[in-house]
Amino acid sequence: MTILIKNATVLDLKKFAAVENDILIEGNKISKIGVDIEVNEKENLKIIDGSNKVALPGLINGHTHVAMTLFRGAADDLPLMDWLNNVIWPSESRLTGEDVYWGSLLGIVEMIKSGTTTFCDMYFFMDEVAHAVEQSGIRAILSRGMVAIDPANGEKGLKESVDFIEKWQGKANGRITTALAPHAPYTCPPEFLKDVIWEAKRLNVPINIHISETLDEISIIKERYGTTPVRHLESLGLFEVKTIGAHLVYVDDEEIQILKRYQVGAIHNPQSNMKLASGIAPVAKMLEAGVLVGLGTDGAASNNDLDMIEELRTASYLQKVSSMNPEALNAKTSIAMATSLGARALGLTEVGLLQEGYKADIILLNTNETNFYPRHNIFNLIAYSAKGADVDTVIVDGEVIMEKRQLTRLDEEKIKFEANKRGLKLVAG
Ligand SMILES: CSC[C@H]1O[C@@H](n2cnc3c(O)ncnc32)[C@H](O)[C@@H]1O
Ligand SMILES: [Zn+2]
Repeated sequence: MTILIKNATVLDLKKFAAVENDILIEGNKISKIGVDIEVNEKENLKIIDGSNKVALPGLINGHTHVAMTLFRGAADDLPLMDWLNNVIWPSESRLTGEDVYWGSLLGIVEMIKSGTTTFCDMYFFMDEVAHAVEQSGIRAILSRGMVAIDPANGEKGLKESVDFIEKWQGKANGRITTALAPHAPYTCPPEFLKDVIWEAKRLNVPINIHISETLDEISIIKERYGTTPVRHLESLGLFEVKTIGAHLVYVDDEEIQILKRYQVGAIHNPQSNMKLASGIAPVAKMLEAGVLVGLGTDGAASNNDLDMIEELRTASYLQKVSSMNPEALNAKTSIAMATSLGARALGLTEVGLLQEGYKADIILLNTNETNFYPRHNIFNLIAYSAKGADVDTVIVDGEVIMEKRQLTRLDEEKIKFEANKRGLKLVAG
């Protein structure tokens, strides 16, 4: 299929410019961006009217647990450790693969409808998540989460993770890639983490892990190992493998240099950090130091939605208010964190920019709503005025998966029905 988007306002996130242009998509790639593109092929050509639309790279949700949509609204107003130990983990112990499949689809629908084209996930029953990704047309890095407080659990998790990677790496025309996901330094002892590092090197996959999320975690790691989470993981050699670190709320200047040196992808989750009262990550400092900082929603039970447009706005506001500096984390930077910089944080090439030769992961926002007038500055409008519901069209890997807000592959009503039924049952116990 060839797709021609005519006369859209196209965001160039390398030059931070917006130019009225056409975009030609051939196969799964952007083949040309320019004015008045002529296409000889008339068969199999889809033309999309881009007038009153802004085209930007699909948004990248760098950290989530997508099936946790099932627990949305079930456990609110709690700190992390209480939330995990007393509500979430007991409910998750009742999960079945089918629950995870429907919960994942619910989250994927929500992400597509708010402009996300790639997400990075850590959860259980990952075969079911992979099936949901395959069917929906979205792109994802998938990892089976491993908790190794009980060593037998860790061993089982690692074996299942390796099987999962061998089965799914590169599947769905390359839309699915995989990672190893030890949950966190406080749930995975050093010997276990060493095994994970060894496997990650052998399989050539990244490690996806929560790091330095709360003050409780800092105390636990200090008490057990006499150091901080980042230093602890560095000493184990974890960062020798491409690492995607979620949260990184509590990091000092020296740790920021460690993250920079190893090109750790630091995924900032501002809404989850605010809601669980975990703290405020030093994002402006990390960016200034050259750390690859992406953005994530975390799961829908601690956010409580999967809307990356909201997330990028929150990231910006949080840095401004915490530093009492309105210039902190400006519009262009927050958009980059949700796209081009987010891709680099995850180690993804060929996505995150609208550029010839890149994968055709593109979203069109409808700019004909009142919140986009007057058109002073499109970057400011996207960062501070846009809503998830402004996303009109979503293209992933050269395929339109939402057009005029209608999903092309998924039955939204059926998904809402199934996920509601299963979510209520799981939490009731
Ligand atoms: C082992 S699969 C992932 C595991 O992580 C839990 N989780 C969800 N949100 C967070 C968070 O912010 N910090 C730590 N752990 C989190 C989720 O419930 C799964 O059990
Ligand atoms: Zn998380």
